[in-house]
Parts: sequence; structure tokens; C-alpha cells
Amino acid sequence: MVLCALRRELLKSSSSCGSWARLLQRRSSGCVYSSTHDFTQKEVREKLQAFPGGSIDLLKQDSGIAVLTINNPSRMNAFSGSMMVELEEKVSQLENWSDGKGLIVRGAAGTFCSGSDLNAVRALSNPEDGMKMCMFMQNALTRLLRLPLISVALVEGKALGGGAELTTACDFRLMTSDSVIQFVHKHMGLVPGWGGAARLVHIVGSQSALKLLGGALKVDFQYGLHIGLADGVLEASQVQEDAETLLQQAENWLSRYVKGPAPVIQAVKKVAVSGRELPLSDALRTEKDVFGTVWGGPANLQALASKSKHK
Ligand SMILES: CCC(=O)SCCNC(=O)CCNC(=O)[C@H](O)C(C)(C)COP(=O)(O)OP(=O)(O)OC[C@H]1O[C@@H](n2cnc3c(N)ncnc32)[C@H](O)[C@@H]1OP(=O)(O)O
Repeated sequence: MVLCALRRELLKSSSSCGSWARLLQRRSSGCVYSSTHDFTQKEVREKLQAFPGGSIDLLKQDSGIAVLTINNPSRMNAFSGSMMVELEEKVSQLENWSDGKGLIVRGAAGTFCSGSDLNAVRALSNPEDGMKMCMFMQNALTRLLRLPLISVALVEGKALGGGAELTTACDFRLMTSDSVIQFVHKHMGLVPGWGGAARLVHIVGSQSALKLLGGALKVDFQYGLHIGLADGVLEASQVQEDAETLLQQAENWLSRYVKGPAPVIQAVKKVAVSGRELPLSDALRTEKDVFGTVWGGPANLQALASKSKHK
């Protein structure tokens, strides 16, 4: 259904090079669910605000790499309702960051995220509220994954439940040697609802995804690398400034992918997203449109003028 909607939107878009930008713009207001799905963003936002605690902190750096921190250490960085709302706000800010190229998503105080705040979950346990929360988070995380920035989840400590789902809303995952990603949903009598199952299948394939979900398996860095859930390992040192060292390592890892002008990096991400999400003919048309935004652009002209060789 989502693909059909996306295809319709693409077909409606003109063939000019701005069609992708317009598509993203439209998506950012509605994304997967909108009023046509009996979903009112504002109404759900207000309901979620009744469960405060923690914060989602965004630091946009001159390097073009932003750091998004899930910050609720007293609850192992579990998502309160207000944090879900803040996440959506921060995604909106990133959608409009024209100088942006990369994003690192991490947890505060040495652990990634323990999923949704169980206190809020208990209070929202009726099916209607649960569905609304799930739609809100699917919207926010889908928009996070579709940002025109190359994103990395820096997984320290535990990424459990919704925290594991959050890692799949990034393009890449870097794990520390003592970290664990675990889809614990089955133990909670649940399945993922923030889009984590669908994204997991895309990342590791349906066989491995079924094992991770069906067995609620603990994925350490070795297993993560083996099945393709992890893209690299970072060494946590025992020194005091551990967190910054890891963040620096993640920035170094990311830097090779975000080297270059922002319009080119953003174009790279856009063609990767369309290839990942769209049927081939639509992805090809989108690729052509995105190509049109960089062809003859400053970076292209400069490369031509310098007669660069790729040795
Ligand atoms: C979308 C679907 C979902 O996300 S469902 C939620 C899935 N997550 C969970 O079930 C996580 C449950 N928590 C745990 O398993 C453990 O707390 C983990 C994260 C392994 C940490 O264990 P440990 O290092 O021993 O610390 P602890 O248990 O003493 O926790 C410290 C304080 O944090 C809290 N905490 C932890 N996770 C949550 C959570 N998801 N929601 C609300 N609070 C959480 C603990 O209750 C504990 O608080 P307190 O110090 O007892 O007040």
C-alpha cells in the first residue's frame, strides 16, 4: 500500500529535477499515515505529551554531521511520550538542513535505548492508543530513514525492543564490542510496531529476521557482522572520555561516506532510498530526476575542469 501511494505520488510529480524534493516535502507532512488512515498527527502528539521525561537532543555540526542523542538515562534511554514527539520535531529540523550530509544516532550515558517507556506503555495499553502510538513512530522513523543524510546508529550497551527498531531506521549500525541489539518484543507478547520488522527483513533477509524476532536473540557485534546487521565495530576504551572517543570513532567511520559537497551527498542518499523503496521503473525515473540536480552543478563542473583521474 505504501509503495502504491509512493508510486502514485511519483507519477503525479512532474519530470522536472525538483520532483524528488517536492515528494519529500509532501511526505514530511504525512508520510506513511495521514488523515486518510484515520490518523491525526496533532491529536496523537497531544496524547503523547501527557507522558513526559527525557529529551531528544540534536547537535548540528559545521562538518555537516549531526548527532542525535536519545537522552533518558534513568530509564536506560527508554522513549517517553514527549521524546517521541521531540524525535519527530528533530527529524523535521533535519529534513530542512540544507548543509547536512551525515547523522549519528546514539544514546546518552553509555547505552543506546531500551525501547518505549514501559510506564507509558502500561497507560496506553488499550489497542486504539497502541495503534496510534505505533503509527506516530512509524511516521517518524520512516522519515528518519528517508532523510537525505547518511545515517549511522552508534550502538553502545543495549538496544532493546523499540531501541532495536530505532537502529534499523539508520542506514548503518556500528556496535561496540560489549553491545547487544535484541528484538525482545516476543518476550513482551508483542511484535515490532515501529516498522522494525519490515526494515530488519530488508537489512538481513527474511531468514535471519525470523530468527532474531522468533528467538528474541541477543545480537552481539560478531553475530551482527555475520548477518549484516552491524557494519562495523568500535572499541570502547576504559578511559573517562569514553563516550566522546566512540563518537569520534563513529564520525571517522562516517567521514569517508560524507566527504564532498552536501548536494552531492544528499543526491547519493536519495538515489539509494528510491532504489531501496521503489519498483525499478519508478526508481529509475527518480534517479534521472536526482541526476538532473547535480549534472552541471558546481561540483560536477569543478571535477570536469580539474580533469580529475580516479587512480
Ligand atoms: C516498542 C516496544 C518496546 O520497546 S517494549 C519495551 C522493551 N524494553 C524492555 O522491556 C526493557 C526492559 N528493561 C530491561 O530489560 C532492563 O532494565 C535493561 C534495559 C536490560 C537494563 O537492565 P539493568 O542494567 O539491570 O538496569 P535496570 O533494570 O535497573 O534499569 C535501570 C532503570 O531503568 C528503568 N528502565 C529500563 N528500561 C525501561 C523501559 N523500557 N521503560 C521504563 N523504564 C525502564 C528500570 O525500570 C530501572 O528503573 P529504576 O531504577 O528501577 O527506577
